[in-house]
Amino acid sequence: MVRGHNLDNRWVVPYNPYLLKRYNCHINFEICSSITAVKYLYKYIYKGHDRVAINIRDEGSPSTVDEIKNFRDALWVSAPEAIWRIYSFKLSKIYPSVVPIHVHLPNKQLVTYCKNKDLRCLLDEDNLSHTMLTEFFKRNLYDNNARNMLYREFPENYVWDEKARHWHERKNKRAVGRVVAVSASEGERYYLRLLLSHVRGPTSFNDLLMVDGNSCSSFRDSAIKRGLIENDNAIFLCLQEATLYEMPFILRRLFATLLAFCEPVDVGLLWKTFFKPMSEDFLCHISLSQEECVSATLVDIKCFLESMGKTIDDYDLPSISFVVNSSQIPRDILEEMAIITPTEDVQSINSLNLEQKNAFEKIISSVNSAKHVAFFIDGPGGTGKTFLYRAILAHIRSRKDIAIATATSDVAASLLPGGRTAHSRFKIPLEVNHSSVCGIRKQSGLSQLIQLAKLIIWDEAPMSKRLAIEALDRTLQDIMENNLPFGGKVMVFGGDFRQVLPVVRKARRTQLVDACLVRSYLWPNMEKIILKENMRAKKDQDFCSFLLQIGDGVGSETEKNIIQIPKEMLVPYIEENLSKEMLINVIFPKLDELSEDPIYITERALLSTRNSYVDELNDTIINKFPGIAIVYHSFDNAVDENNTNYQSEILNAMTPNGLPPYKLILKNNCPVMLLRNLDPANGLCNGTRLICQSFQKNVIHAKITSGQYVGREVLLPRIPMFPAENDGFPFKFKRKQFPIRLSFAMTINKAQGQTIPYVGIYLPENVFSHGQLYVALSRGISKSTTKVLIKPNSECTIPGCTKNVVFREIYEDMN
Ligand SMILES: Nc1ncnc2c1ncn2[C@@H]1O[C@H](COP(=O)(O)OP(=O)(O)OP(=O)(O)O)[C@@H](O)[C@H]1O
Repeated sequence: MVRGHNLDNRWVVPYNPYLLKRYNCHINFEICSSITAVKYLYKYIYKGHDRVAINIRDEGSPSTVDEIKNFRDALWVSAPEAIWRIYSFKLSKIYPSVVPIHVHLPNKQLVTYCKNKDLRCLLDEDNLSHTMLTEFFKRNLYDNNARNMLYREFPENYVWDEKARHWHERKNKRAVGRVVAVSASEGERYYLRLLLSHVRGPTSFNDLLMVDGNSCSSFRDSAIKRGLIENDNAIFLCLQEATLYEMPFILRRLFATLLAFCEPVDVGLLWKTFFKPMSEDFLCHISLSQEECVSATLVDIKCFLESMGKTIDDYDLPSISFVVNSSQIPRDILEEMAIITPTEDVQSINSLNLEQKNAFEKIISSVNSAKHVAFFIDGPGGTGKTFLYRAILAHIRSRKDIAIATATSDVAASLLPGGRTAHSRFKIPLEVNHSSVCGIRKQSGLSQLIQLAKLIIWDEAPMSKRLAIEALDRTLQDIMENNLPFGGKVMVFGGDFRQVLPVVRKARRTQLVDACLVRSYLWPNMEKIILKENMRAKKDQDFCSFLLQIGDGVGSETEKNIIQIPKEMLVPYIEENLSKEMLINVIFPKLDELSEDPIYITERALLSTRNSYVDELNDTIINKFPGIAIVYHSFDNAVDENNTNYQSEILNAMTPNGLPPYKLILKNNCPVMLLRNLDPANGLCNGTRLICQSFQKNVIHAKITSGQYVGREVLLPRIPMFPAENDGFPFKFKRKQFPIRLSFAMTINKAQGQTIPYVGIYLPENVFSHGQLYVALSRGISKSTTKVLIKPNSECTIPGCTKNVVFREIYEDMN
């Protein structure tokens, strides 16, 4: 109570007494975290000087003050200025001085002189032409130490003497350099600044113009040749480089990818130029006429475009004169009928273990008797769920019946022949609620396909929100025109609740659990089939029971979720870098000798909790990996900014979730992971693993090493990418880069569903979500080939102990 008023938190304005005293003004205190800080710090400071709205008027005249306008005019002065002051103050605490360094074009030095000075004398003053930049060049000619630095790093080690106009070595006081901003509209000066931000130790302007022994005509040209800015011709060059591989089929897919993702301006010209290399396989066919070759090439491109969600009619391409398929059967059904069943899947029916066999027979007998049952196959990681689905699919499809295969994630879907994500297959809306339905029209081909299907499989169902599965239930009832669960279809859901649960942003534990399938009205009516025998780690029963303990969270309640990892699996923590090196050496031994062996590379991976740890590990391993490093820089822009105030180095320094890095360093035979769904129906989806085979400036030649398209060769172009909508970017950020990142190491979530015979788990922090530790450990096949490095922390002080997060209430709901 203050003076008769009841006050609470709402009456308290956060403030910082130190800043108030120092600046003697009113400053509200706010925590400005994440990327929003960049906007505040770098945008507003360019807006201009302090301004105050003043209105002078006669005392006698009527008042015509536009208060709103005045307020708006002066509004921005206070907040951004205060922020800039705080920022400068903070910076000055960390770095005693921030040195602005200048950039000028050759012979365009800025000269300041007294207005009474005789210009002839001025011209004789040689010193005046010496600038920070020219003296930087000169120093690089004889100083080995200087030659390792970028221009902006120079002030950290050298001090600019304004009087003598030269750099001398810095003795004390730390400082950082800030190259003054140059707008892209300034042309050559902008490109010069860009070159200075990337080229170490240049000795002259001419030196910056030299690329691969040739002198470029402009700084822009040099920046293009060094891959620092995009060539206007990038798409053309990409296709031109791709023709070197002489693989028409792969070239057609690349052509479709470029149309679908890169929005080329003149599609007609591209078609004319590259028709021949794209159709070489058809042209060699003696029986095909020129016109038929054109049609065959276009049909192939059309199919690729359709699987990428586009239609060929949207592009300026010739029309297909020879109709290859004139049947009335909808495309969805034709595609499904065309799925090739691998022979090993048919044979695998005979090698099912007892549990799998029982499950197989139960499901097939339901299909045969058209008895509407929804099964749930509950099996810990490695019990052969995928193996079983493949056997079921093979059996039904070999009878020429339709079985639809889906999974929650792209990677799991790519493990099933003809597999698609459930969201894309059933057109489930991204935002689902209690009354959502899928976007399938009743007269559509997809609706007919569903009516014909004998069975629908949905793998990794525990990773999906229950509302999505409920939306499918409602839709199937509508399509089948009945009130039976899932419209009376035989459904096979499967998965493992010990593994990662649905992603619900910023959700609390109760909300997360509530989003799970076990809380759905559908769950009690599902027939549960339990698989127990771990086929992945069959040879190490001890490891299997250890995994189950981790998955079930056994004993974790009494010990605050802290568990002990068996000694034989541990890499001792001595010191961070040393221990990391040990972990890398255990998982990737003899990297020098075996780097060219694709089996060696694909059988191994390191897993960690966050992208930042994964990036560090990848950087270390690619340095050790033999071969010449190829560096691809991305082209970054702030797309919707009216005043493009973001300097390129700020944009380049960001790596939002799911985007490749600015500086992608690759070597021949190194493993990478795809970051976008380029062509899921043909094995190129988010999470697909590949091995780099060779590199051109605008195209990368790689081979798929995971999923059902193992061994297929692909050509990857640079494509524009954007961060996820909910990533909290204050502006629209676009990065054009090859959609891949190194995959010596990956996040635990990305590894779900994969078998990794030699797996190293790096835990610099405790795991933080349900099932994370279990997913990581259950990728392995035995204790001796699964290694864990744990950095001790305040919660886990005993060496080899770490936290396990398990929401046990889910298991209670399951029963
Ligand atoms: N009956 C079987 N005979 C031989 N190998 C099998 C059998 N069942 C499964 N496997 C093998 O065991 C490994 C794990 O199987 P699979 O990937 O199907 O398990 P999963 O339950 O889907 O695992 P996760 O939940 O981790 O995705 C695979 O290498 C698979 O080929």
